[in-house]
Amino acid sequence: MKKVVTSKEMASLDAYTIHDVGIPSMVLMERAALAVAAQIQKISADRERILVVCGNGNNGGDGVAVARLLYLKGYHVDLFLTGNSQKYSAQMAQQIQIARHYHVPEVNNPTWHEYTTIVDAVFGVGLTRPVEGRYKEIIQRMNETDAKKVAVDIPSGLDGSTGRVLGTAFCADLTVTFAFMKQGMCFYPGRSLSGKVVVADIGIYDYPGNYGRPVWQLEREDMKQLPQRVPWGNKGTFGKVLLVAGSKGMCGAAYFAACAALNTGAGMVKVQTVEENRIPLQSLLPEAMVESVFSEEINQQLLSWCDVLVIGPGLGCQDESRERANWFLAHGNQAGKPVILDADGLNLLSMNPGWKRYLKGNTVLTPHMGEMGRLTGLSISELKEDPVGAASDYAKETGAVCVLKDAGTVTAGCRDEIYINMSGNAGMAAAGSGDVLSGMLAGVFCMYLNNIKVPDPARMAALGVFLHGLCGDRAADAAGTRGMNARNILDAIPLVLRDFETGNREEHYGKIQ
Ligand SMILES: NC(=O)C1=CN([C@@H]2O[C@H](COP(=O)(O)OP(=O)(O)OC[C@H]3O[C@@H](n4cnc5c(N)ncnc54)[C@H](O)[C@@H]3O)[C@@H](O)[C@H]2O)[C@@H](O)CC1
Ligand SMILES: Nc1ncnc2c1ncn2[C@@H]1O[C@H](COP(=O)(O)OP(=O)(O)O)[C@@H](O)[C@H]1O
Ligand SMILES: [K+]
Repeated sequence: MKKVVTSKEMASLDAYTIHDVGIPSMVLMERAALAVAAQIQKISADRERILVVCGNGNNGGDGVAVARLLYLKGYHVDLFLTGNSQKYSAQMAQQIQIARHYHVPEVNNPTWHEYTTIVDAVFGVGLTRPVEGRYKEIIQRMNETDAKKVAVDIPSGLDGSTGRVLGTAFCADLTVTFAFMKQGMCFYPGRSLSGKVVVADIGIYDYPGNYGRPVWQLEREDMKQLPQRVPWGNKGTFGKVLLVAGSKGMCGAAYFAACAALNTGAGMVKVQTVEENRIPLQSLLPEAMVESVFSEEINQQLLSWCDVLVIGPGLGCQDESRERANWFLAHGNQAGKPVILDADGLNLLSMNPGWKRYLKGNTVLTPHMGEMGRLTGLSISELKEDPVGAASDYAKETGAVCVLKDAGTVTAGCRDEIYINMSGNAGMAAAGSGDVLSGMLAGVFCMYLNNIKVPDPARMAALGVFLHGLCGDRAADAAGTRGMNARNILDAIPLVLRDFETGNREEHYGKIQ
């Protein structure tokens, strides 16, 4: 897992390291510059012409140090100091003195097309307002060149917390960021503007008592946390999922969620749906059982049978659907069973706010931005301004886990950690992908039924979201982002999960002679 910080948190970590730990600012800056120079050396041949464009603050100071290090290694480097010398930070002024000592060449009016690499050190995490005037023009000129583009810490003009562009922003091929991944580089457009991101250790670490809730980005390595399938298990052991899903004319969503739960490893799946869906569902997915009677007695049997519930895919919002969702949500949570509430289950929740009393720590809500807007009354642009805040506030308000789905899905429980998801791709913005996610989340909860150590529900949900994105990426490899659909994601689930079990099987089952 990689820790993700906002600009404000990064500034406080910098200050703590300098003032409380006692590492001088110039030492951190030298380490930062060494890390950037090393990455530039990796991508640059000897004959490269490098222009380092610097602002007034410490980001500019990093840039001046990068120029000096590369110049002393024999690269053809020019420095372009864009700011007003009266406004230089103390470190920036000191770096210029050092660079001038070594006669690092400076230009005032660069001939942009001559350079093969442009290094952006205009603004870092200290950007406080929209970029305008001369700075805006310079950043635009940098973007117009054909040179390779490297950003120091963060592309200039990018809001390090939201990922929004403030006025204009540098468009990097590579960003070397310091100490921690920046939140603004996880969300679009910041994520596209950052290019490839390298997180460099420069001697700034987290400290005990750091304010706020930690935000994490999961990585492939973290999938090793998923429990292995126990060798002594049977279909009952691996989890029974009940889906309250599908309505008249809406059978597909129930199919996607049910199939996703089975493909993720659930032992048995039953779908509580309307009679019209029985034949299509059983033809599409003979592995699943179908129940269309809605009575207190049958409902009780279904509830005591299952380990995990999914309520909502294709459910509709009519009276009959509301009754089904209401019964299973209220009784499911009373019975202490994990509930994944998705799609129309969420729309019904927004129409019946009194249902919030049924939500618990093991309820997972999976709204996309539109559904979240209906749940909270916030506009989509307000939600996009601060998705981490929105998911974490709603989780705190409801006591449930909130999975706020988007290109960078945010998962938050009512306490502890928050996760920003970076797997997946735009091919997943297609009908049915969300239904697949709800089934997969149920499948991931089932994986932990036989485990002694069960993580926080928010962690389990975040692992499911990350896995869903990896399956989306595998689907895009097979069918491309335009042609792929929810079925490609379903097909990818076993393949992706297999990658994480190969090598561990012998350990669990004993060596086959
Ligand atoms: N504190 C430290 O010692 C360290 C800082 N580091 C670097 O320093 C950066 C942060 O430095 P600073 O806090 O000095 O901030 P920046 O260098 O990111 O930018 C702040 C400067 O830009 C000006 N500014 C902000 N928004 C502007 C706008 N829209 N138009 C015009 N001017 C604007 C400010 O007035 C200030 O002069 C990091 O991103 C990183 O690159 C690293 O060297 C690691 C150590
Ligand atoms: N550009 C994208 N990058 C990564 N993931 C995406 C992108 N667009 C959509 N997704 C993911 O695809 C899923 C879409 O879910 P949802 O909007 O509920 O679709 P549906 O209701 O049609 O099933 C979510 O998990 C979302 O995070
Ligand atoms: K920068």
